[in-house]
Amino acid sequence: MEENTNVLFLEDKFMKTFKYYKSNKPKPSLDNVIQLEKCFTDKITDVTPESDIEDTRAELLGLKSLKEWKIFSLNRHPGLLLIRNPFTALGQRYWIRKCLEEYPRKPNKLNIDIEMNLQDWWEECFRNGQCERLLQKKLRWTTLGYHHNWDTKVYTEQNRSPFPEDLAELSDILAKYLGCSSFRAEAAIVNYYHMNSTLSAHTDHSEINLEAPLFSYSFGQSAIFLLGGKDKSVEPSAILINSGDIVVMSKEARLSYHAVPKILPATETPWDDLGIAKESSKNPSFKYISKSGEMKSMMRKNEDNKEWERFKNYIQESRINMNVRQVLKEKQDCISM
Ligand SMILES: O=C(O)CCC(=O)C(=O)O
Ligand SMILES: [Fe+2]
Repeated sequence: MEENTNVLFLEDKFMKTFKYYKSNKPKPSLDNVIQLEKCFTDKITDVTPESDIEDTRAELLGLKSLKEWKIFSLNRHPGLLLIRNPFTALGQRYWIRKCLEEYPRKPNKLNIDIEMNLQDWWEECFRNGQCERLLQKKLRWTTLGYHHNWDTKVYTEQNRSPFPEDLAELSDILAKYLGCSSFRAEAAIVNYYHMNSTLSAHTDHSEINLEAPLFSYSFGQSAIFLLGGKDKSVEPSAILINSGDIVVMSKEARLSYHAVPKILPATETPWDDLGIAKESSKNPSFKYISKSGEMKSMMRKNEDNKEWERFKNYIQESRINMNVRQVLKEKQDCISM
């Protein structure tokens, strides 16, 4: 009984911090926001493994050599890992374009489905030759693979589409690097944020497998990401997430409360900085991608600034987050009713 009363009166520290960072007037101070680019040695630890292991698939999926990756853990939050942008500029362009041009196509599900039935949202946005900004701004999420059911929070076989091969491959490279080689990408939410968008406090607990990590890839404008604990009485840490950064929620942090109270203009635009790309000589064997030849041309297509322009215009004032999960247990192959 006593315990219950205590719980009732626990302060919602998460909400307090959320409101602080969400505020426009006054603007929040960023002094306590953890930034990977700056020296926050009391709050983060460099846990980059000392290994020379390469993955020949990395380059074709838009990733830098694994030897160049930098990975950090948060001292207050065991299980939370931050990988500082491991993507090449061309890689950033590839994933941004995928999230706009391809992933919102049917049979994938979109938040706007309840309002209108669009086969191809991106194409529809440019149907009259010019950009339909209102329609463009309406897209807030797309779901892939096992579709997240926002009402029941239950995944079912009936509510499932093929998971994109390229995103499964990307997540497989990451999982292998982190030593969780049994990881399978089976569901994803792609979130689209505009400069005034927020995502409120929640935990992701609908997956049957809660031991598998969750991979969160961000592109475009920056965000303040809040990470708390098992309940909202834990004061969250605030982390600045920049384009290309990957957040891994594993172990204790897998079920922690988190939120995005603020989108901030990016101070750097790594998708712009194309160097002179040399033709890749690698011909890796893929685990999920069936048409490996197409992968090369899809990646290089975005070197053409004219091809890239529409996507560039979108990402200049938006943030995209691909939130990838494993749904099933390691030896499970479907959800039985
Ligand atoms: O946008 C983000 O960084 C987080 C998204 C998220 O938490 C989710 O999709 O569950
Ligand atoms: Fe989440």
